Amino acid sequence: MKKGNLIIKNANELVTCSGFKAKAGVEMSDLHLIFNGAVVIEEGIIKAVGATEEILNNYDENDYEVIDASGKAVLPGFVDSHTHFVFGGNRAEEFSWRLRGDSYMEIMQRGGGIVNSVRATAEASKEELFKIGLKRLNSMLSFGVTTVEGKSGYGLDYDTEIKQLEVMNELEKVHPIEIAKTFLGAHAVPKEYKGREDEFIDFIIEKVLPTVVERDLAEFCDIFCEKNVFTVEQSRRLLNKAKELGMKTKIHADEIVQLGGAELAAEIGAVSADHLLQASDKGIADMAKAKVVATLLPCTAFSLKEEFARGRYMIDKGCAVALATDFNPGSCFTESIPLVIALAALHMNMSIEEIITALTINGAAAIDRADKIGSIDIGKQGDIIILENPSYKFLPYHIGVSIVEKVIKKGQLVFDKEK
Ligand SMILES: N=CN[C@@H](CCC(=O)O)C(=O)O
Ligand SMILES: [Zn+2]
Repeated sequence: MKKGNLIIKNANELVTCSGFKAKAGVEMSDLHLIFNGAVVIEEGIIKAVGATEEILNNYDENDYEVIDASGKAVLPGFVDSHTHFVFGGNRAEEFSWRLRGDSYMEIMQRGGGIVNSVRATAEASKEELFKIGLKRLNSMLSFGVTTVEGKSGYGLDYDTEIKQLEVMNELEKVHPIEIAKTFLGAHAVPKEYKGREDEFIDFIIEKVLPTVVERDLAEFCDIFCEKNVFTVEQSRRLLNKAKELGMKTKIHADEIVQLGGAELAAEIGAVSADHLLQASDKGIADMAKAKVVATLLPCTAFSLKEEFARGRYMIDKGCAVALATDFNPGSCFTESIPLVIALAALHMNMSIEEIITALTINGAAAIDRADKIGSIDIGKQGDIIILENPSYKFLPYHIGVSIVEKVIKKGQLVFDKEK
């Protein structure tokens, strides 16, 4: 029996999320369900999907490892398409200040925030970052995440930015979770560049970006486009340069202030625009037209005590919405998929079908991998989760608790709650 040869049979609900590209608007509601379904995986790739009886007529169970999913729902693995999971130190003290009433931007303005994590990340050795990264990936896996996006951005200098990306590249070699790497060198303005933001963008473009591209350390380039951080013009300049060098782009857009980040994402053809708490109606319309995935991060809004992004409105206006954790040391220190689901369901008026689409096929689209992962379709990777309950409807119902029982990556069982 070859590695990654597996049959999952008798799934009460096989939630395929079938599709090879982002789903926009009403398309997000169709999960393409098969009752009493089965999946055949060979050498890590999905070979057949259908009703159990039909599948077992065509495939001999003796040639495969077999998981009986009777009484369980089976879904594609979750794709957490926006995180900053490799960093040193913590900002627990700052969190306590926020509980006292200080705002995220106030803390940043007085020299705390992201630059605090920058210091701790520079001080951490590669081995330390690797060790903590591994622990975080294990936690994500237990929530059913089979692919994660991870950003640099706690370096803001050559050595530490490269170190963060190298750590992610090394983590991927030893951990089942696949990592989409994003270069976020323009995440904050380092102290020595305050008031000289254009020069900092020049530094990123001239000194760091070329190495990232030459060594193929990241697939995406991202920037924190925000009042008192980087302007729309600075963001346009960096991202267009990254595109010229063959990278794909993302933007931290319209998070705190309505700056025009959503419009910029549409203009430059970014793969995704993320946060969007303050995105304008025009920005949303532009994104729908340009097919930019709107990646919403409800745990961040929750943690910052801000209004949630207008997910319902975006879907109604024809956007493809993805949901992600935004796991990071400052604005949102959680890798909890159950919390994302709870907030999207109870505070963003998204249906559970839309939420599942946002965490699977649209999450995959947000990292430009909808052709390989994000659904249970023939030819895609065998990345699958099995819930401990018979229906996907238990996901928002069991509030804040993970009901993922088994995780399968490329046809291999990599997490089992029962063991
Ligand atoms: N908003 C900017 N960047 C991160 C927060 C990073 C931090 O506070 O460390 C985010 O996506 O939420
Ligand atoms: Zn972020």
